[in-house]
This record gives sequence, C-alpha cells and structure tokens, in this order.
Amino acid sequence: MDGQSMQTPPAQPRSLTGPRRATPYSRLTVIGMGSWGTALAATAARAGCETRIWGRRPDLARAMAETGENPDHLPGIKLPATLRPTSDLREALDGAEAVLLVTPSHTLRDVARSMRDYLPAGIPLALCCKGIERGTGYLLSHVVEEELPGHPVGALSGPTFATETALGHPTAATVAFTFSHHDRIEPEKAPAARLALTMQTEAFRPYVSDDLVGVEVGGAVKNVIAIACGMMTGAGFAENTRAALITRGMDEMKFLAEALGGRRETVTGLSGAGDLTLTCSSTTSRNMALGTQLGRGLSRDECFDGKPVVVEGEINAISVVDLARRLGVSMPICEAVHAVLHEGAPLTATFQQLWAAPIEGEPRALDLFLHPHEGDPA
Ligand SMILES: NC(=O)C1=CN([C@@H]2O[C@H](COP(=O)(O)OP(=O)(O)OC[C@H]3O[C@@H](n4cnc5c(N)ncnc54)[C@H](OP(=O)(O)O)[C@@H]3O)[C@@H](O)[C@H]2O)C=CC1
Ligand SMILES: O=C(CO)COP(=O)(O)O
Repeated sequence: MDGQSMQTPPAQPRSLTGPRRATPYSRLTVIGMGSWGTALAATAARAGCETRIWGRRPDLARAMAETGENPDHLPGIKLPATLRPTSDLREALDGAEAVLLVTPSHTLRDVARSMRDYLPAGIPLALCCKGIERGTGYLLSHVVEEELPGHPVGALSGPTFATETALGHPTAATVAFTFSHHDRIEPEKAPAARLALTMQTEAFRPYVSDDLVGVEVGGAVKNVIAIACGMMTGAGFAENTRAALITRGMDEMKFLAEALGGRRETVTGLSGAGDLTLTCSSTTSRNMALGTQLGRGLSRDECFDGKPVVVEGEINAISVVDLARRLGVSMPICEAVHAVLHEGAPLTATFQQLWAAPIEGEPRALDLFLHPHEGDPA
C-alpha cells in the first residue's frame, strides 16, 4: 500500500510500503451478488486475487458464469474472466482467506448465521453493507461477531457507486478493522492492511483506518441524510438548503459516532463526509432518489415505478433514530426523515418545522457577541 491512512491520527505511522509491505490475501470470497458485491468482486479479481462470489440464486450465478456479466444488477459491464460465481455457500467459502459481506443490512444476520459451518475461525470478515440493526441497535460488526464468533471483523466503506467502481472509474474507500495490540506492532500483518492491498488496483484506492465504529456510523447515517436531501430537493427547496442539510447531517453523524466511541476525524473522511457528499449530490443514489420522488409527491408504492429497490436509509431511519434516542443524541434531520417515512408526517411541513426549530449551540455564540464582557472580572 502506498499511502498512510487519511483517517488515523498522524501520530501513529502506518506507512506499509518498503520492507513492511503487507501481503495481500490470495483467495477472497464475496457474499452477495448484487451490484456492490459484483463491483467489489470484479475489483479484487482485477487486482489479481483469486475471487469467488456467492449469490442465493443459482440462475443468476449460472448466467454470470456463462455471460461474464451480472445481467440483473450490473448489466452490460464485462467482469474479469477469472471471477468465479456460485450459489453454493460451501464451495464459495472453501479456502477463503478473507470474506466481504455485501448483502442488504437487514439480511446480514441470517446470511452470517448460514455461513457458520463453512468458515474456519480466524478468517477476517469485512462488512461492505451499510446500516444499524433494527430492534437491537447494534452496529453490523456486532451482529457478525454474535453470529460468527472468532473472526476479526471490519468494514470497507466510502463514496463508491457500484457501477462506477465496476467500470474502473477512480474510486477511494476506507478499510477499517479495530487494531489489536499485535496489529500495532506489526501493522503489515493487520487484516485492514492486507485487505486494502488485496483490493488495490490502479483505479481503486483503499485507505486503512482503525476506527471501525466511526466508519460504520458514517455509512449508516449518510443514507438517512441522503433521503432528507432528496425530499427537500424534490419538494422544491434549493441548493443552499441542501448544503445546510449535508453539513448539519454530518454533525448528526459526528455526535452519534462519538457517543458510540468513534472518532470525529473519521466522520470527516471518505466513509463519512466523502460518502455523504456523493450520496446527497445525485439521484444515482437510491436513497437520494427515493427522497426526491417522495418530495415530488409520489406515494411510496409509486417510487422506482413500483420495482423493489434496496434503499438502506429507509429501514435505517428507524434504527438510527431509535439508537440516537436511547443514547440521548440529538439528530433532528434523521428524526424528520423518520417522521415522514414511518409516522405519516407531511413532508413539506416537517422540513419547514425543522427549519424553524430553535438554533442550538449558536445562541451561546450570539450571547458572547452581544455581551462580550459577561463573566469577565470587573
Ligand atoms: N450499490 C452501491 O452502489 C453500493 C451499495 N452498498 C451497500 O451494499 C449493500 C448491498 O447493496 P447492493 O449490492 O447495492 O444491492 P442490489 O440492490 O444491487 O442487490 C441486492 C442484493 O441483495 C440480495 N438479497 C436480497 N435479499 C436477500 C436475502 N434475504 N438474502 C441474501 N441476499 C439477498 C439480492 O439477491 P437477488 O439478486 O437474488 O435478489 C441481491 O444480490 C447495501 O447495504 C448497500 O448499502 C455500498 C456501497 C455502494
Ligand atoms: O452507498 C452508496 C455509495 O457509496 C450507494 O448509495 P445508495 O445505496 O443510495 O445508492
């Protein structure tokens, strides 16, 4: 790997070039044959890693093997010939040195449980889905640790539209695993470093972080904020408003990350600010697209022409808001999205109320401005 982490404190050197270069994994398995799983599998295969991809439908695995494309989720994009698709979980996991988990977040617990019998202990698992579990409020890493104990668990996350990554457009992401004592002594052997190198191509740049919590919270919250941005854009609000939502949304992300033990600077990195910017800027994002359609007045059933589409922020509005309330963290934008999506609140009025809410934090600055000598010794 040729760079230091963008998201780790500069005091801890993590350059893994030269004699301390990490060894990439030679066999990787991707669990999930949707667009992102396919794009990541293609990336690993292009990087020279022997890569298998598992999907639950034999017909799709067969079609991929025969055509060299994923006709359902990434039609028209040629995949590396070395990529091996299968719907047999045992075959997929046999001999894997590391595994990427890329199914929708609400299916993760079941999928992880189904892998138990086929995975020897110690194989690193990296979450590439984004969310917080509904009901428990667990970060997805905790869900996986419960279902598959005895494995290092991390995440790969960032501003990464699947189609662009699969087409080879320059893309950067963060690979985060909590560093053990040993990882700090020999960082080149740490799963984060090895996985980052496994995935690195001329186009795909993975950066290493040890703040798994910060990375996971960024991925879960940005989807809810993207729905908010879409709602306001669809309802006719303008660019100033969207920029304000992105910035204040990033604060909500920061507060939740810190409450869970994550770091502020992670939220300003690729997996936080980077992903938030991407997702809140374009209706290529399914979350932004859902919000936009609802903002224009479509009913939920009419969105995406009635087709089923994975919109993580929709369920995660519930889990994020629930978790924030339990932790006493104020997340008014996520609350507004939750109210519109799940409590039948009127969209425009809800966002107008958000705008009219008392400004927290700033009044103190205003006080200091109006009464600059208050509290000063006489
Ligand atoms: N697409 C993107 O640009 C990015 C997506 N992500 C994240 O990746 C995750 C996966 O999304 P993505 O690849 O886009 O999804 P897609 O919409 O492209 O595909 C959904 C995938 O999930 C599978 N699936 C649905 N239900 C189940 C289930 N019960 N058990 C197992 N598999 C199931 C589908 O299988 P089938 O085909 O059989 O229906 C399909 O493979 C999400 O968390 C998303 O936020 C992260 C970064 C970028
Ligand atoms: O997470 C993504 C990009 O980083 C994909 O966003 P959507 O799920 O909103 O399409």
